[in-house]
Amino acid sequence: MEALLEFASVTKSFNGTTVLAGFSFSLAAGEVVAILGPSGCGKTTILNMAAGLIRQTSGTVTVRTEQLGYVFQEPRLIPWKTVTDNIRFVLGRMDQDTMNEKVTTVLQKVGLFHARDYYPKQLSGGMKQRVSIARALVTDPKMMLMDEPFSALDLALKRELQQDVIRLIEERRIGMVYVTHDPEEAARLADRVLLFSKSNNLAAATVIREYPLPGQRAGRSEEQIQQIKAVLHQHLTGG
Ligand SMILES: Nc1ncnc2c1ncn2[C@@H]1O[C@H](COP(=O)(O)OP(=O)(O)OP(=O)(O)O)[C@@H](O)[C@H]1O
Repeated sequence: MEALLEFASVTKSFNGTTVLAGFSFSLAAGEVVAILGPSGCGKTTILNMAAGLIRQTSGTVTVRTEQLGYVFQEPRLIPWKTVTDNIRFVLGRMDQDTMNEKVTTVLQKVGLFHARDYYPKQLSGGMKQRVSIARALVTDPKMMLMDEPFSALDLALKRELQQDVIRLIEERRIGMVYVTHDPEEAARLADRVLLFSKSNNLAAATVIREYPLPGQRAGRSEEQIQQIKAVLHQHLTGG
């Protein structure tokens, strides 16, 4: 089957400084790939190129779906619109009944139906992230790009939302690229990890290694997760 997303020898420079050099990668339907790496190594840049928000300097980026959901690091909700209207906003023109049904369904899925008439300032950080995830899901994406969506949340809520997202993407066979700097999150969520690190030579671009994770995500035991986490952590810290 053709990949949903393909980067072939992609290089990206900003004002003459190369952030990524010769980056190749592909994502299949139903696959979760985590991009793990320290701050500033180019993770968000990859997502922005996949979403078509910025253009590569050279190489090709191929996206084989128009149904794309992007969950940004910050929820980016419109402050003067309610939860419902923030979600309706991304649906464009559509008959009212279908729209209402879609919004209701997605709010129920993320556990926020009760808060449908709240404004963003009435929501906790976790609730805002849920709205942001609902807003990405309501368009029935085939591919999700997520940029550290849980980094501001406490551990219990983080786990709960991670489970929700995994359940939703498995139900719909969504391909997901998931950016994180947390090895445990990568070990829990991903089928495959791309480890990004800054080269010792500061002028050079990010060094990327691929790390396929053992076993199916769903069948991974807590012990395996802890082992994977330890290995990823070691790689991240240069061990
Ligand atoms: N629009 C831009 N103009 C100039 N430099 C940029 C631009 N966007 C990103 N960069 C630079 O590219 C590098 C990678 O940035 P990017 O945001 O992709 O990193 P990141 O790995 O996502 O970091 P973080 O984990 O902190 O979000 C950084 O050095 C950053 O300063």
